[in-house]
Formats: sequence, C-alpha cells, structure tokens
Amino acid sequence: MDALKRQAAARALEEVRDGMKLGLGTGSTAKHFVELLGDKVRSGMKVIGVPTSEATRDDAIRCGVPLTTLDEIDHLDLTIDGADEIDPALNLIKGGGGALLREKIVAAASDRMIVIADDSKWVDVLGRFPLPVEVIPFGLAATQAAMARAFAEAGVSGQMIIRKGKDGHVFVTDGGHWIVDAHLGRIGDPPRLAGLLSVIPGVVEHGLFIGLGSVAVLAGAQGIRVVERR
Ligand SMILES: O=C[C@H](O)[C@H](O)[C@H](O)COP(=O)(O)O
Repeated sequence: MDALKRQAAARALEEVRDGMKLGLGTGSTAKHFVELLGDKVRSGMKVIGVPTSEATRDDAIRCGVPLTTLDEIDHLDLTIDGADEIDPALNLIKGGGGALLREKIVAAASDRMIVIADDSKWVDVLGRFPLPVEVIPFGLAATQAAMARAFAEAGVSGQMIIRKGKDGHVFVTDGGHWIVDAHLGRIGDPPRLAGLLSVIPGVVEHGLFIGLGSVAVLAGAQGIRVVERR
C-alpha cells in the first residue's frame, strides 16, 4: 500500500514546474510527495510550499522544501494532497488525520488540486469513511443537535463520535478545535450535506471537499489511473 501511495505521489510530481507555488497536503500519501519534492529541490528545482499542517511543515523543513504562508502570498498554483475517499465526481472526504481545515483553505486558494491516493480510496458513494467535522468545543451538544438535523435533511443518519487521540484524550486540531466523526455509511448528495453543515455556527469546517479536486491520481496493482473532474 505504501508503495502505491509513493507511485501516486511520483506521478503528481510530474505536474510540478519550476517556479510554482504549491499547497502541501497532509497524511501518509502527501508525506511521500513532500519527500520526493525535496529530492527535486535538492537537484535545483525552485518551488515554494504552503504546508497544510504542523506535521507537514516539519516534514517539508526536514526535506529542504522552502516554505511560505497564505499570509505572505494569497494564491497558489497547485495543491497536492491525499484523501480518505474519492467519488467519481471527485468529491472527497478528507480529515482522517485532522488537517481538513487548513487543507481546505489551501486547496481553495489553489488553481488546481491533484488528489493522490492508492485506489482503495476510490468509492462509488462517499460515506463509508466516517465524515470528520471540525467543531468549536463551546456548545458541543447544541452543535451536534444541529448536525443531526442537517443529516436528517440530507437523508443520512449515524453515530457521531468525538475523536480521541492515541493518548485517549480528546484530539485537538492544529487550529485548537475538536473533531466529530460522523458514521453516515452512505452520503447520497454530498454537495447538499456540505451546504447544510457549513451554515451551523459551531461547525468550523467539514471534511466534504466539493468541486476542489481537479484531478485524482490513483495507484493500483494494474498501474496508475488519472481521473479528471468533468
Ligand atoms: O487530515 C488528513 C488528510 O485529509 C489526509 O489527506 C487524509 O486523511 C488521507 O491520508 P492518508 O494519505 O494517510 O490516507
């Protein structure tokens, strides 16, 4: 699986040109990309990256990739990031690693987003992977009740679980928020659910990426498949 992730990352690297401003994703697949990009930088390629998490910032520094922020620049040419699920419309579920907020800000500031993954992430319908929703701890019960109403309106339902870290304590995102993982099973209309979740005051952001992925690079046993958003 790890070899497939690296193959997808290597294929995406072919799209990177000298001088590009890049969004650097988070997770095990994006980490391969950062490492391979580091090799290119060492051989003379000039790029600058905006990391989508503290973990990716550390990786990029380790690999020698020059960094900036979206305070210093307001626009990126290309973001390369992983995903937890990808559907045929290139709607995504992201946030399994808890980085969805910065990932979405960075993807939205980019001309293009290439999603890199092993082909196990490709699904007909999103939702088997629990949907991460980043929330403000204040008023959590009220926010969860509003989320349940949004789910009902979008025709889905399921358990909501506050994410815990490996240490057993509540997982806290880079932005200081919590994550509620919603086990919905099958999300029939992702854009509708995304819209309903976005207007809940206690929801900072959710892991549905709609219309952001431009291309998916999927590595499988049969080779690499590149899918463009129609
Ligand atoms: O918050 C984490 C990100 O959305 C990741 O890109 C996503 O979870 C995929 O990670 P991985 O490449 O490790 O499967």
